Amino acid sequence: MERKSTAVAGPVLEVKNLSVSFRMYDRGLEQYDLKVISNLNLDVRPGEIVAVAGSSGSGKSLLAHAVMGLLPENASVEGEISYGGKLLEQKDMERLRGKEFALVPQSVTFLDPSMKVGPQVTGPRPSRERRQRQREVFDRFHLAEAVDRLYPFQLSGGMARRVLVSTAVLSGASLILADEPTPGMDLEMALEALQCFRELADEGRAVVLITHDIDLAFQVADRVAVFYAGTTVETAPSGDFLRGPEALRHPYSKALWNALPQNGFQPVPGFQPYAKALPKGCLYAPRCPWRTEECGGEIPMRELRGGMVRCIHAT
Ligand SMILES: Nc1ncnc2c1ncn2[C@@H]1O[C@H](COP(=O)(O)OP(=O)(O)OP(=O)(O)O)[C@@H](O)[C@H]1O
Ligand code: NI
Repeated sequence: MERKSTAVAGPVLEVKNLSVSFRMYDRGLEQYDLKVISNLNLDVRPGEIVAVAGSSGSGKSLLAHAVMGLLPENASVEGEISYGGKLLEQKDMERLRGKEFALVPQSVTFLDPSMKVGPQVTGPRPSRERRQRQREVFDRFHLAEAVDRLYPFQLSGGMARRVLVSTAVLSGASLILADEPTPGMDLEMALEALQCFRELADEGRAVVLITHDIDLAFQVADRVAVFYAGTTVETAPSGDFLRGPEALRHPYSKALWNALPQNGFQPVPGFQPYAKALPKGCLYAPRCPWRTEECGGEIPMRELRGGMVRCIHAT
């Protein structure tokens, strides 16, 4: 797939040391805070696609929701989220949402069930031009004219996802957060969707692409961020993922690579720790072949070979 990165300017989105906790209630109304994201870092520049990889529960969707200001009431957030160099507060996120920021949500239930697809995507009383643009984008995703008049419940899962991707493509937003945009799509449609994100980036927008289809993502993304148990363990140019484990930095990224079907499907032994029982220091230590006593201390993110890694042993 063709890629022409135009990433030069400073980051559009910069997430620094983000933590997200949920206030939870135990039996007997006892309260506690469950910290599900800690020390998460991510930045995206105009013209860039940054893919976010990591297993289920590693904090990918929560990151997207935090940036969009969509976290539930019982969530508390620490750290910094900046947009174009300006620190964002909840009210800024609400103002920018749907205008400057577009989310392709992971769940198709984000579609308004009471509104037909066409008006839902174009907005009320669209201009002729907007209607035309919508038709172009829908054609691209093989969504026939008749789809405009359907309600969301009449769509298949894959169609609903194509509608969600079309909405983001049409939004004109400069930051697009796509949370698992491709499941339920056949390979041709998935590639079309990724190509669309590539074009949006090439027009100068910034795209965060959260995905389990990491081998597809590597082909369109400029960089990959690897999440583990709610933290960023590595960010690397996607070329490093194409080259293989020697080019990667963190032991978890290497293990993730080895777990890909085309690389032999070798599973990583052990489990990602649950937020209620996180180890001290490096969150990957319990599964790590390189673990030493020092891994129990604080592990900062550091630069290494043109990427970033949160591991004291990585070389
Ligand atoms: N409202 C909530 N209250 C409590 N815990 C939550 C809440 N929402 C998410 N979590 C927890 O936060 C962690 C991260 O969730 P998140 O949805 O970001 O994972 P993910 O990486 O997107 O996973 P997946 O790949 O399955 O979509 C999970 O352990 C999840 O159980
Ligand atoms: Ni998710």
